[in-house]
Amino acid sequence: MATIIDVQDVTKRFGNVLAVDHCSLTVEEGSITGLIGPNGAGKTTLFNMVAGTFPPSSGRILLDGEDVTGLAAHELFARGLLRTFQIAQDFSHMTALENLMMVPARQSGESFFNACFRRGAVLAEEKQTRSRAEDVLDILRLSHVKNERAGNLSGGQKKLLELGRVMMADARVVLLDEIAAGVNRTLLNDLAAAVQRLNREDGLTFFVIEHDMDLIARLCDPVIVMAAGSVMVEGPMAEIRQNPEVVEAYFGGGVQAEARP
Ligand SMILES: Nc1ncnc2c1ncn2[C@@H]1O[C@H](COP(=O)(O)OP(=O)(O)OP(=O)(O)O)[C@@H](O)[C@H]1O
Repeated sequence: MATIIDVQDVTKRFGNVLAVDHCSLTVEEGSITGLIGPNGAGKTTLFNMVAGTFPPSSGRILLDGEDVTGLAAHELFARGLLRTFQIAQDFSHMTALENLMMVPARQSGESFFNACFRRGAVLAEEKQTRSRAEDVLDILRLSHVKNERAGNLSGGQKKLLELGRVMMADARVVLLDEIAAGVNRTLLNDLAAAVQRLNREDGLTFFVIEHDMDLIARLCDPVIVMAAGSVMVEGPMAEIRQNPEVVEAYFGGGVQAEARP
């Protein structure tokens, strides 16, 4: 397996706070890699740097072996890296179907030249995009809400729609932030199944922050544990759960329960 994300000795300071401290980790292509750790361990800060929200204070981040340190989110998107779940407010007034149809990055309809001179081709492309978006909604069992505004969907449906955007975008590596938060069990099963299908059938790589340990155990291998800004240990969830250092730092030395009650 090739390394797709390579975080090398990355540090992030916010004033006096050392949020990420000389952290190194890799995500292998084709994996669903979990990132867990106690509150304040630095997971979100690390994600923000990998996704191009802000640059590290020091260290390097490689994507496919190429130095992408400090590149903006849209530049990373052009290289196939996408972060969810953050349905942009701008899109919340649009329907589920329209949200998906917006995704293909450079639709010919957006070009003035194409709009004027290749109207037939543009219309054909739009039809194709619509049909693809409808297929995606069908796969995600969202067809019944296709004409509903994204802003009116439930938390879980919004997350499914975000996965739909991933499917439309032809992303290669996807950063997922807390799939389970605020999602009911049925939709969570749909979400987990969609992630697994995208991973297995389309070869997508996922890098997942999650507090739901059962979901992590079900979806992720390997699991990386962060504590105090750097990696404590990495391995399959079954091993992680048994690691005394992890049990002490993460589960508070008690029963192996959820990180958050
Ligand atoms: N913008 C910021 N300014 C100042 N301190 C910050 C900022 N962002 C994060 N921190 C601090 O950096 C540390 C790591 O925070 P981070 O949110 O990355 O942890 P986390 O592992 O994602 O935690 P959680 O599981 O609670 O989301 C914390 O001490 C946090 O208070």
